[in-house]
Amino acid sequence: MTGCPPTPLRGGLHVKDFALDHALKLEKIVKRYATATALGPVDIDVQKGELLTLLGPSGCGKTTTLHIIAGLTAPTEGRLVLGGRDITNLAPPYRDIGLVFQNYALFPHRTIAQNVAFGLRMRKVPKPEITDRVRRMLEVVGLPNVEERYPSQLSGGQRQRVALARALVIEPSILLLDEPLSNLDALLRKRMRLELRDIQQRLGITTVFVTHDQDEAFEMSDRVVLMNSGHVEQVGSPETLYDRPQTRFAATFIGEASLIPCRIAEATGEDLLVELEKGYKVTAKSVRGAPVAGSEALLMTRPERVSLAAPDTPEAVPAKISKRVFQGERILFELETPAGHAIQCSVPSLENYRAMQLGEKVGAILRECRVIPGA
Ligand SMILES: Nc1ncnc2c1ncn2[C@@H]1O[C@H](COP(=O)(O)OP(=O)(O)OP(=O)(O)O)[C@@H](O)[C@H]1O
Repeated sequence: MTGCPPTPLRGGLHVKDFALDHALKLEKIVKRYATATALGPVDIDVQKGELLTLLGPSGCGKTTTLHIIAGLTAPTEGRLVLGGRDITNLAPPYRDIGLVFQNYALFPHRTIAQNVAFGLRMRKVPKPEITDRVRRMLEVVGLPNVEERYPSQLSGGQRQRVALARALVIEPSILLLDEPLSNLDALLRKRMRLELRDIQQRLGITTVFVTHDQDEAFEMSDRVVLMNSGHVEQVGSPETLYDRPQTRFAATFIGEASLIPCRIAEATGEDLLVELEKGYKVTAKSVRGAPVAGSEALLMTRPERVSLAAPDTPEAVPAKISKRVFQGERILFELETPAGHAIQCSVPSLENYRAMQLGEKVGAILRECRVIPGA
């Protein structure tokens, strides 16, 4: 979670200058259209000062959720509570929310200063105060001295920072970011991720971020809400989602996972011994609770936790190399077990691995495996 800023913000602002830092609750929110239910019911708690990301495949309901928070879409059922206040039926301008879209949505014929000042003018803030707040906010986003330029005279990254300044200048209770980086090239996108996160943490502003990009979600978020077909599949820190996916969907959507059917041979709390095909045994941890010995489950491995050994290594599962993808820094092998299950294995791009050929017999050592019970 975020705390006090280590240093004052650029532009002379401090966290205390912001009336930010509000918690948001979505309670049993449902959105139904004539033909189908797009969302819900979903319950999501956004904690004070955190950056919470809605992540999931196309059509899972991320944008619908964000638009409901912003007041651009009315929920069919449920309640929205911001800072203890029910805002379900409040019109968007009264919600005290800053919104940044992927296409910047700047006014092309207005200067940067006029663009950033927009929300303050709507709120009838006195002119000298507007000038001062716009200048300070442009400094916060790292764009001093661009007040008199027009959007076309800025780069994509700079425009997105102006859009962020425009959303933040009204000192909203909550900031909503709808795929704000997706129009930027890959390099700039990576840089902007860090910048955005830095500004968010230093302001301590409660933020909901929408993306379908898992790397972006992991690098930026305190917590991630993984969505699937209009429902919340799992909520947790990036580490929790990666290490303890609760379902097959979560395991495969987050990172690379190989899933192998298995049977629980022994269970001592969450420490398990599982049996794969042909009697091969592997130690693993359960992602939740202690499954019953004898029950069916799924063993999950991550490519960086599989290492290659000689085929007759005692603790290794025998396999043969069925695919080899050279990735520069690393080589990704797909290994096929005798029963035909695929195991992904990622190794550093060293000479001994480069020499390995398709069809070659190897032993796969599976480390830090997880078991998804009943999946
Ligand atoms: N106006 C509408 N009428 C009917 N169905 C809609 C409408 N708007 C959205 N939907 C449906 O609601 C579901 C959720 O859509 P939503 O835009 O929230 O998904 P998303 O996760 O943001 O997807 P993407 O990443 O592609 O933007 C989809 O199945 C979509 O087709």
